[in-house]
Amino acid sequence: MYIGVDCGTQSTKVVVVDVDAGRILGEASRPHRLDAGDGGRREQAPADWIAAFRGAFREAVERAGIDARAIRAIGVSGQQHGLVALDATGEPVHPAKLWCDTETADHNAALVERLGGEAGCLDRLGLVLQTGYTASKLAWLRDTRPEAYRRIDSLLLPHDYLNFWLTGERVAEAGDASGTGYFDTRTRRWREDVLAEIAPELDPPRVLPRLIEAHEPAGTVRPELAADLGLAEDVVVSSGGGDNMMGAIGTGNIAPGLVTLSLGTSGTVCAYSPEPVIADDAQVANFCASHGGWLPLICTMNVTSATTRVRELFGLDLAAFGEQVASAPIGAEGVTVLPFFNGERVPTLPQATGSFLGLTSVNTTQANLCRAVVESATFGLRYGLERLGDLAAGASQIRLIGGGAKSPVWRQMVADITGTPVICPEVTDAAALGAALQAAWCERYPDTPLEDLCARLVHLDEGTHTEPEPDRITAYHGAYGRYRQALADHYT
Ligand SMILES: Nc1ncnc2c1ncn2[C@@H]1O[C@H](COP(=O)(O)OP(=O)(O)O)[C@@H](O)[C@H]1O
Ligand SMILES: O=C(CO)[C@@H](O)[C@H](O)COP(=O)(O)O
Repeated sequence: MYIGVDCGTQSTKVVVVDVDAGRILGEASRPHRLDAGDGGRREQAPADWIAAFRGAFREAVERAGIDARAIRAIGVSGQQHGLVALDATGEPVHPAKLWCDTETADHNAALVERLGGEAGCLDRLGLVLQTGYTASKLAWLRDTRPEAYRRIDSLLLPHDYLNFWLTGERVAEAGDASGTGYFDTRTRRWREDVLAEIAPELDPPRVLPRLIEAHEPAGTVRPELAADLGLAEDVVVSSGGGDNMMGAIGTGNIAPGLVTLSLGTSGTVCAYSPEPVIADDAQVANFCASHGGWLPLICTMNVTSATTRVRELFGLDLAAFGEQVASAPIGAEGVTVLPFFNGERVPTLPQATGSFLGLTSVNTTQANLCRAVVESATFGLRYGLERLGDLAAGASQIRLIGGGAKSPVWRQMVADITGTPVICPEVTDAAALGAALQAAWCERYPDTPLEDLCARLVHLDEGTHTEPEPDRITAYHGAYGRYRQALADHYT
């Protein structure tokens, strides 16, 4: 048995997987609190992730009906980019600033300039620093929280932190590390010189975690924690990785030819590449994958975070919201939304705000407003697919994951707006499944290739197969054109 854990923005999910039987035995999740403030602050307490892990782990094991002593390895996936700075005792010096925190936009702009602009970033890092990446959070901490900054002893990411809690080891792997902004994504090595420019008082070899390969273990579960969780001795913890990297594994997107699109709090589109990608477009993130190779990716910050905002404004539950969206026509009778409630990463507008446009006394209905926000979140991902260009162009199918993938209306919308067939894996929480697969790969390495494990466990849900419909593709052209025009009008 193997455990996969995904520490997302909204919750931690745990899956229990029987690799030999090719079955998911149990799943559970626990929500996280989010501290959101004016100015773009988005923070979480790492202790909450641990509490959520404990609760979801116990419930998933109970649901699976197994003895926890049968678990052989654990893999951890985590929301990317969050800064978990620890002191010498292993305690966070400050709450974790998350991937969706835009409070550090000015610090990011200053860092990009300092590194020589986009060209300088590409040269030193293999990608262009964006607000949301870890680097500017560290610069912000140095500037605004000097007392916390002075106590920093190590710099981890959310999944590194959970691995540290599980094993006592401070390690990192290339997939998640590539979103820090002090890592060269082409050579898969820390850029100590870049870290020294951001945080000159910190000693890079001391504060940076030891890099391990994706198939290598982070360690084994600490004996006292193993006893507490009911685990056997020496349970392996795999390297883990960023949630998008683990989502790629959990959708079988481990070789070229597929696109994974996630409708989570964030929206992401990514495609595997065996070579590092230097895109002309600064918005394409040349991240590493968490199983070797690369995972060029586009991330938008306003997907279910935006749809949830409008849904809650109208006091609708998910089912009623879905009915409202389905009841409005394509294009929401001319209502266009720029859903940048907390700024945006792609397009690069960290300090943008949201807008509802084209409202009249006729089209201002609940149904149109609900539909327009879902359409706009999906238009943002089409815009992202266009930025990926050739990297995604060959894909004959989109593997759709994340909470929003559970909605049939949204699946049809993704198929029609991208003009590509869509299918969901049976487990839409693909990052947790990917983490479990990576754990099995690590524990059985090199005897069982990752491809074999994906073939055994990544089952597609044929019931979700959605073909784009020509009439609807055409109908969306006008609405997408309005969205692009609104973008150009507001932000050029
Ligand atoms: N049927 C549905 N339709 C639309 N949104 C949904 C549906 N089911 C879940 N969601 C949304 O999915 C989001 C959670 O997605 P998830 O991928 O788990 O997020 P994260 O990994 O960012 O924590 C929530 O905002 C939830 O409201
Ligand atoms: O910042 C990114 C990718 O670069 C986000 O995709 C985060 O990794 C958070 O993911 P979710 O919580 O939405 O799954």
